[in-house]
Amino acid sequence: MHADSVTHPEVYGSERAMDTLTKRLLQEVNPAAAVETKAKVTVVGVGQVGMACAFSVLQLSIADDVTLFDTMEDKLKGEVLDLQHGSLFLKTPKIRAAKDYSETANSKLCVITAGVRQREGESRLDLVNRNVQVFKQIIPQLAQHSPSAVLLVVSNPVDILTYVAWKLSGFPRERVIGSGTNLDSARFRFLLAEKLKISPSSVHAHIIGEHGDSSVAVWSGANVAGVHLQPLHPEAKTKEDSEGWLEVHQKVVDSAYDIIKLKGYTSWAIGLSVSNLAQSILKNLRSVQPVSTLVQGLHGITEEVFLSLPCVIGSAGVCGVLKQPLREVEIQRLQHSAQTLWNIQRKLTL
Ligand SMILES: NC(=O)c1ccc[n+]([C@@H]2O[C@H](COP(=O)([O-])OP(=O)(O)OC[C@H]3O[C@@H](n4cnc5c(N)ncnc54)[C@H](O)[C@@H]3O)[C@@H](O)[C@H]2O)c1
Ligand SMILES: C[C@H](O)C(=O)O
Repeated sequence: MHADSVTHPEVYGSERAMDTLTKRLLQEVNPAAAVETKAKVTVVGVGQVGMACAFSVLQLSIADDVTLFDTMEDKLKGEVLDLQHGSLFLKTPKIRAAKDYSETANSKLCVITAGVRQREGESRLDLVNRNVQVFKQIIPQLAQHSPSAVLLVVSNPVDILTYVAWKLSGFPRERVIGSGTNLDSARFRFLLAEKLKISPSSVHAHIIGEHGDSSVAVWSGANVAGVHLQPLHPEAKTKEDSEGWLEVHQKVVDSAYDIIKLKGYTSWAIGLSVSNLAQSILKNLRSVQPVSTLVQGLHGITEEVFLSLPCVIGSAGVCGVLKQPLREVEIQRLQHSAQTLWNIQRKLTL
């Protein structure tokens, strides 16, 4: 049976009147009382990444409303029904599909995962023109219906699209964030942790700059319990790196290409990374995480570009950017990242 012939009123946002059986079961106390939604999260795009984000947000029980939107109506309905059937095991009372953007209204957080993804051999930057067109359809609508929301951009190339979302929304810079190298840093910490045989949560290390090929590993700051790793392995600087520590960053850069070759897309780790950021925003945790933000004026960067630096994340979005001491070579690499993005960005017509 085609999905069009199946009616599922519960998939969409409208409330239904109380039926007779329910009236016989329950004496309503104050049916007219307004219920305020405090933490509404909209996810645009219900592909592999959007669904991993939605699922991770639901698992954290941080939202009271998760609304999904996609242009593929049947897929949207199917995904929402599937999630709703897990409601018994969740603590998010409202999981809905939005028929149009008006039903995303008053979101506290909008996560944008819509658009095309890399095919094998393509870089993230190759996606830019196609996904800018997609953003032109999405961002003005989200901004109109949720003018106070934080926009969290995930679609690639995430740094450039965060800039595009900032321009198209007219939002202040702090409320437009790219998931950026939060994921790359998680990969870095996992790979270091495997070598050190300790938990990733005990390894403190950041990847900054572009989420992609020109990302920068901040080896100068990598530490475990305040003990810096670099002085313990000075050979790495001279490239006599027989233990393969410097290769760890290259493995981070190759991660997405490797996974795309194996399964066609990446999803679970980005979903977890996004829900972690969503938690900091919705609960105003002010946790420090690397995300893509406007970096003009920082570390000698003069271009109007978004790149990842460690930021304080709270309900207002980016509440602060860490003044991270970097080595000269790290600053040069960051500036190279900025130049790479600017060369593409300056050709865009928005
Ligand atoms: N930032 C990161 O760390 C990271 C990680 C993984 C993937 N990504 C990116 O996320 C994006 C999505 O990847 P995916 O694997 O989910 O792709 P996918 O093809 O599985 O899903 C994309 C979804 O976007 C929807 N869509 C397209 N145009 C739309 C529009 N105008 N409005 C609403 N929905 C629309 C499609 O219908 C589809 O359901 C890609 O750009 C990918 O590169 C980013
Ligand atoms: C493809 C995506 O950007 C990732 O790094 O997983």
